[in-house]
Amino acid sequence: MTTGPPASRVRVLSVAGTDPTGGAGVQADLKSFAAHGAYGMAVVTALVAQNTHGVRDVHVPDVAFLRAQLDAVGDDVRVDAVKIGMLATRAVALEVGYWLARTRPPVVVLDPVMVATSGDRLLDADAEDAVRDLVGAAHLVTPNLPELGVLLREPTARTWSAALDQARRLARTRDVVVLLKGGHLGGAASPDAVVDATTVVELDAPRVATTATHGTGCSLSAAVAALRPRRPDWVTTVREAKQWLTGAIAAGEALRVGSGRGPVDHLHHAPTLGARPFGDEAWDVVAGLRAACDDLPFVRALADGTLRRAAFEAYVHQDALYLAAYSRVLARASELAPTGEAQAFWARGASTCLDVEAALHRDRLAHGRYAGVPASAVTTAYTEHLLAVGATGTYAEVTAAVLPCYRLYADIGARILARAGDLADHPYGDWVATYGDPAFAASAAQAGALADAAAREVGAATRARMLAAYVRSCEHEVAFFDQVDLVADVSPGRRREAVPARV
Ligand SMILES: Nc1ncnc2c1ncn2[C@@H]1O[C@H](COP(=O)(O)OP(=O)(O)OP(=O)(O)O)[C@@H](O)[C@H]1O
Ligand SMILES: Cc1ncc(CO)c(N)n1
Repeated sequence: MTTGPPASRVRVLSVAGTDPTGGAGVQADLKSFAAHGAYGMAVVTALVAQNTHGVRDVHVPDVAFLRAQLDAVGDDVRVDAVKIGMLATRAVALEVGYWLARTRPPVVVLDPVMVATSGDRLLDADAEDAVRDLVGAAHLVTPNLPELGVLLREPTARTWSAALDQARRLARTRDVVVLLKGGHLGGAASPDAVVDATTVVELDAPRVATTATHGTGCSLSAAVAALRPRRPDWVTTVREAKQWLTGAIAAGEALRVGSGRGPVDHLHHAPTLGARPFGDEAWDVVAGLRAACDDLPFVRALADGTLRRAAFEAYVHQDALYLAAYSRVLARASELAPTGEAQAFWARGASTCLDVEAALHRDRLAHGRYAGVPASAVTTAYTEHLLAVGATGTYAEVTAAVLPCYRLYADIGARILARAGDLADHPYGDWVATYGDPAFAASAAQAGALADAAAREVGAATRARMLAAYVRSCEHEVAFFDQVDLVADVSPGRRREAVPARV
């Protein structure tokens, strides 16, 4: 048994049968545990050949092997909660009862599984007594209407109020809390109730019109077991689990698993799990803009060195004005950063773009031809976009907005460098060397990794805003290169100033 600091996650064990299609039993329980942030474990009581249409065969291993599995877990791991599902036979139910008596786990949830959603029996008729006995070892028991009747040796209740009355009697006589499930009621609602000896709390939920109800009982009882150790009471726990289950049922059909009664989507509340890294997805989304960038006359002429010096200087001047604002937005990313490492990275970026890149501009614009020329409309639009995201966006959105400047320049710089080979004779070799430098590529990769990390922490809506900010920045990057007049000997700022004189 491990000791030491408290566990980071609830350690929860499923003792249940299997479903190779993953909708019910052990497989569903493990997904449900993970969906609630718990560390899941499982001991298999019975191997069930079943799918969304029904049960084909059941194989129950010898109970000595069940005991070996239970002891393997119990001898080694401190178990915070146990969920008990399909028990198959009287011998299995008795064996699980012995283990519970020996180990006394702090939370025991018993789902008295008797008949599958498909109508197939999952418990031998002569095992019902043993399951009735197990109720005494459980803290919460989660029967559907027919199972409640069997536990009380009474006919199935025909109305909700009759079922509540049965649940109250079970709670009183067996000193157990009952989660009564109304899935089998029919009608517009699918109410459940948490019933103890003195109180009944009804939890209403709309009935979802769907075929995705395979394993709902397993998934709910597993969720309750996973949550209970860190919730104050059963009602709070069940309310949270049921709300999650209703969403999981609604999202089930979209999984497209099987042609019968399909499973629920245990991970419906975490839609970004398994999503591609943000930077990779965004890079693909802007493939068209990247191609447009490569095709710009300015970028082509810069790459092959035929760009006129005045045009390059006009660009460098606007870029210096841009970088002053960009630095402030990088500083904002630093201010919002969730870790010291990220904070330091963005702060270094804010400083570097003022230092190193300003040096490029100083060397190029030493004659001061552009001193006093204001930011162009295009430059201003880009900086205002970045500053707006910095002012109103979350950290994740800020990382997305500043990323294209790193990624596009590292990409263009590396490709021009590879094509040019020796920069000695390249008229813009200093620019190409700055952005083609592997150290700049490394910074771009780190900026991307930080945006990826930020994206993993946010929901779908914020991720969509991240993508929008990223795409908008890329559009501004294309316009930024394209603003330069390749022929006239004036900067974009001067051109704008000249307009009123001609009118
Ligand atoms: N169509 C539905 N819409 C919303 N909730 C439902 C629906 N069907 C079942 N539920 C809910 O799912 C949970 C399981 O209920 P149900 O009465 O079906 O248990 P069960 O018969 O043990 O489940 P299983 O189908 O796994 O055997 C309950 O919270 C119930 O209210
Ligand atoms: C293994 C297993 N447990 C429970 C159920 C009830 O849905 C099922 N179909 N299969």
